[in-house]
Amino acid sequence: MLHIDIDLRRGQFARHVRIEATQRVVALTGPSGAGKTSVLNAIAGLVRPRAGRIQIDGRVLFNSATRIDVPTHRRRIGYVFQDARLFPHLDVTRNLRFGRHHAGADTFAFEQVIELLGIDGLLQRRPANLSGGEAQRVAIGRALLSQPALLLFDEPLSALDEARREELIPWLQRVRDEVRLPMLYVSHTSDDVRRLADVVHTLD
Ligand SMILES: Nc1ncnc2c1ncn2[C@@H]1O[C@H](COP(=O)(O)OP(=O)(O)OP(=O)(O)O)[C@@H](O)[C@H]1O
Repeated sequence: MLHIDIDLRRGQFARHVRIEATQRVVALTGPSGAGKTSVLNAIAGLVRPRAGRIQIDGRVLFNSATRIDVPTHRRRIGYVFQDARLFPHLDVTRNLRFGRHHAGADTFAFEQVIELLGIDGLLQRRPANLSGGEAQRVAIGRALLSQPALLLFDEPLSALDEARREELIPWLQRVRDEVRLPMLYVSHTSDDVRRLADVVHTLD
């Protein structure tokens, strides 16, 4: 499902990353600075590897040998960050609709996504009036409404306190089980990884 074999370089940082996984939900762990975010950014097309190949679910996104480098907006990737990165001046409905792509039929419909994430009561609120966990659920909803073929999570729990983390994990499990998309989940901590991922890949 996930075939990554790339040479990454970011300033002084250089490393080779090889991840081969047939499982649908892959966790990526490793110490700070190991390159986890750089791998996600390479998959999303935000960082260009020096060389190599990225293939997900049979789709080649990058291959330096054949000069394939699919532009970010065509990669069909939903990206959820440590902080929700919602637009502060837009209410939840407009934040959700922002990422929506209009080409073709929607796999994930608006009503289905708000029901899945339990955010129907939040639609008129601005981000300043959401808890950290609620904001993350909206960010996941926005990612799904962009009609992705792959979900990337970069430490989505790390900005939350323990209680909010515990609240968000069941929603992440629900997304994992109901949308059935391939997922790559970066985390420092083993507890959420154990509860969410089918397989763990460690960058050390
Ligand atoms: N734009 C950049 N310019 C130069 N160096 C960079 C850039 N982005 C990242 N790096 C370096 O690349 C290395 C890997 O960073 P990256 O953020 O991918 O690691 P990480 O494993 O996600 O770390 P963390 O867990 O702390 O988020 C680090 O040494 C970092 O300083």
